[in-house]
Amino acid sequence: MKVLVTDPVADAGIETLRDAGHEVVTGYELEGADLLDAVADANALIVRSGTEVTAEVFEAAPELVIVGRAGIGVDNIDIEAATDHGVVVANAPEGNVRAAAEHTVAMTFAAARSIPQAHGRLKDGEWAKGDYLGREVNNKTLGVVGLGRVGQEVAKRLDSLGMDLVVYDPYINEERAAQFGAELVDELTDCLARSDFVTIHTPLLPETEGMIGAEELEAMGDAYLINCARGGIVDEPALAEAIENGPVPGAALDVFAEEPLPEDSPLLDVDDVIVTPHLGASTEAAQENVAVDTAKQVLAAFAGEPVVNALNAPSVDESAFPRIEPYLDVADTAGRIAAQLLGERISGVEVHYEGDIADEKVDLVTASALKGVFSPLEYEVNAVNAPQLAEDRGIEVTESKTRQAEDFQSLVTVTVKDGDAELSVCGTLFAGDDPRIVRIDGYRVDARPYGHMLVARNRDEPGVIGLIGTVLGEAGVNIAGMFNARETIGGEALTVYNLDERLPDDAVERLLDDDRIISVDRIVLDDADNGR
Ligand SMILES: NC(=O)C1=CN([C@@H]2O[C@H](COP(=O)(O)OP(=O)(O)OC[C@H]3O[C@@H](n4cnc5c(N)ncnc54)[C@H](O)[C@@H]3O)[C@@H](O)[C@H]2O)C=CC1
Ligand SMILES: O=C(O)C(=O)COP(=O)(O)O
Repeated sequence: MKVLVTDPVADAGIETLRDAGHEVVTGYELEGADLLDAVADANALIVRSGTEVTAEVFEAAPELVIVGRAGIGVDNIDIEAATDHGVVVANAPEGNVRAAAEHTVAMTFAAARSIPQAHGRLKDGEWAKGDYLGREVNNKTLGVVGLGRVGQEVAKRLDSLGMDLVVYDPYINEERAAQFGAELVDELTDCLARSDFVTIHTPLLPETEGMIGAEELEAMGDAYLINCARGGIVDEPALAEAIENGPVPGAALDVFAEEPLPEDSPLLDVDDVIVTPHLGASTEAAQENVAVDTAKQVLAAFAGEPVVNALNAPSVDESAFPRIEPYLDVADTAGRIAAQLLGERISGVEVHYEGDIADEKVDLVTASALKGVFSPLEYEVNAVNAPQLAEDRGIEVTESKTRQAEDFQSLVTVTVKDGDAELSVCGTLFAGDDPRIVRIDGYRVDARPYGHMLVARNRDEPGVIGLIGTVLGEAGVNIAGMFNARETIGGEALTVYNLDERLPDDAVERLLDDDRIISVDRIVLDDADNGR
């Protein structure tokens, strides 16, 4: 597989991929048409914050399986477009948290004591001792906006340095805040007004973009602003104005609305603004952590295993994966057969789990069933984009479970529906790993799901199976296996054949010409050879 890396990541990550036998190509700072060219045959793309992974990139990358973000923020990746193209997006949410928190603490002190400004003047030969009267953090209040992973680590560190903590985060509860010795407040402006230092730790989302504007800066009053999260969260011109003309005394910023070089930012000219070029995650330990974590996720995606930090794929418990993995194919196959047999527009899909499998978290199995249902219709469908596809098309998806399974240890039933028409296919595993289709549209069968199948419905009369055998034989199509099921003697019967190849059209017509044959469906279970 080919892995394209477009932002600098630690060697340890690249070695992890090469050791697993993959080709790793680095193209740091690739953009525009060069990026589109480079990604054309890539199976994985690894980025940090420097690469904009747009819908165009996904369009240009038909082989792409995963985008790995060697870090936390994914605001530079169009996740919706990734999902549409069936590409997993995964980040590395743990490895640089401490680095980001430490940098935030460093920036807090740098702002409180004007360290960069004093440093600069001394280097220029000036002993400006009288110009700097700093602010201690001890006994002051820290306002934390966003108490997630990074916010929590910052809170712990500054709490231990004698600060009181006030938190604004609408997605956590008071108990959670209290675990960090913090008071949770309901209003952002309340949090800001009570603080001597405000530190931002939310992701950049539509909801947080411009969240700190003129009104909020006014509410902050005499508090320093520290932003090591994302540039777009703070209104930069408003911040410049609030520092130059009051009330805000200063700010320390690691991130900017425009990166890499925020040339147009008014903040670069303001003396009380301290800046670093997005260094929050730039420690050796953090870079090694996130590079290796990302490489491992790429390897998992290549192996079809759960990608633990996938942001747009059905979630799977890693330890339970071995138990559900064999059912992914069962569900996919049952979905394929059901969709091809119904042969109509599909307006609903129900996936029912019985027996042991009902104890598991089955999101991924249901996604595989949907993949199977859509496979005959859609070219590039997989478990990542299948649920989205169902939603986009208004197809109602339901999942149900019962602990008891009549005759099997576990059973997965996929039912496809359109209005009053519906058709169910049940699949199971024999001996834990041998997939079988055991019921089609209510008929008990025992069919091995692979390659080409033929499902014939016929009147249960003598000679019909002989007729089918003769027609197949004359068409030169070998029968690898066969299972016949009937409702009542002389009623309707259903026969499933495993064939070595696709039955030609004229043979299907010959069968249908006989009035004992009710229907003949050719089912393809092999993507590579389904007539497209
Ligand atoms: N400067 C740097 O190098 C680094 C920057 N970051 C940035 O820090 C951000 C946060 O990272 P984590 O703490 O790991 O993320 P996280 O997802 O663990 O925490 C984010 C927190 O923000 C809260 N939040 C969401 N919307 C909010 C809103 N409207 N108002 C207040 N709170 C809100 C969430 O409830 C959550 O608790 C990342 O998204 C990334 O942009 C992360 C690492 C390094
Ligand atoms: O992890 C994050 O969100 C960061 O902001 C770090 O960005 P970087 O990987 O240094 O470009």
